Amino acid sequence: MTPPVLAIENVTVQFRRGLGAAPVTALDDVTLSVDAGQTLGVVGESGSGKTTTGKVALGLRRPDSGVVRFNGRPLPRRARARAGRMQAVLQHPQESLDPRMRIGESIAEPLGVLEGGGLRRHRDRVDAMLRDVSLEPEMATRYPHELSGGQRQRVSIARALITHPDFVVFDEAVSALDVSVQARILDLIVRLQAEHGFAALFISHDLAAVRAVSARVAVMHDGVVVEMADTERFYSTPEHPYSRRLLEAL
Ligand SMILES: Nc1ncnc2c1ncn2[C@@H]1O[C@H](COP(=O)(O)OP(=O)(O)OP(=O)(O)O)[C@@H](O)[C@H]1O
Repeated sequence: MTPPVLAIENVTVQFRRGLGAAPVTALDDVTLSVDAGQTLGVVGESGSGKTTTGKVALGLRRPDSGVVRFNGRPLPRRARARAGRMQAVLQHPQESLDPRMRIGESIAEPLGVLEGGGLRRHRDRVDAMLRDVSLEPEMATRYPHELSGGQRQRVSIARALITHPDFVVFDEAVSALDVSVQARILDLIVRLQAEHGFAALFISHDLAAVRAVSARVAVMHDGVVVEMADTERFYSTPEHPYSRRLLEAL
């Protein structure tokens, strides 16, 4: 049987807040997994542990206990070994787009890390990726500040997918956008996943956005996964009282 692309097994993460202060348990025995071509939505209120889950999955934060597996093997510790194989799309594209770099250079950069060379060498793939996210290749010469928020998020997605990663974390990736722009980016994520086949964690406090892209949903509360369900089942008959409260607020 093929192992999940990404599996978090019994992971606990604590943050220490200085001498004498009690540590905060951000993740408490969290277990979840996601298969190729599938999106797991991760929902929960602010502080429930969603972002920490994404960081652990990407190897950006080492668990205090538990294991993270990538394609069945323990996640490589060296960032170099993970480069290009797992990527993140964050809430504010400015976190991943250098304001001094032209769009084309930003999209080519992850390829350069893997294969060497810059935009000139990778131009064809950058142009194809720009078309894939419904932007004109002419955009390659522009700077981030010359684009709209929705266009910048398309560029972040292009940059994340240019190396054909197996796994992508979307952390509040549409939360800063207008609702109509959000809908187009969500459609884009669904289409690109069908084409590229990556596994994804879609982290959001926005339950409507999660519903649009996820096959399954994990509900987090105080660092614990309190419910894990197929999307349809979750939105029709949530089981945990906390899930019901979240959905009532929707
Ligand atoms: N670097 C850190 N140092 C100390 N505490 C942290 C750190 N990062 C997260 N925490 C704490 O861990 C808990 C989980 O935080 P996390 O950011 O994962 O939640 P979240 O669900 O993503 O929230 P939000 O939606 O507000 O980003 C919170 O109590 C938070 O204060």
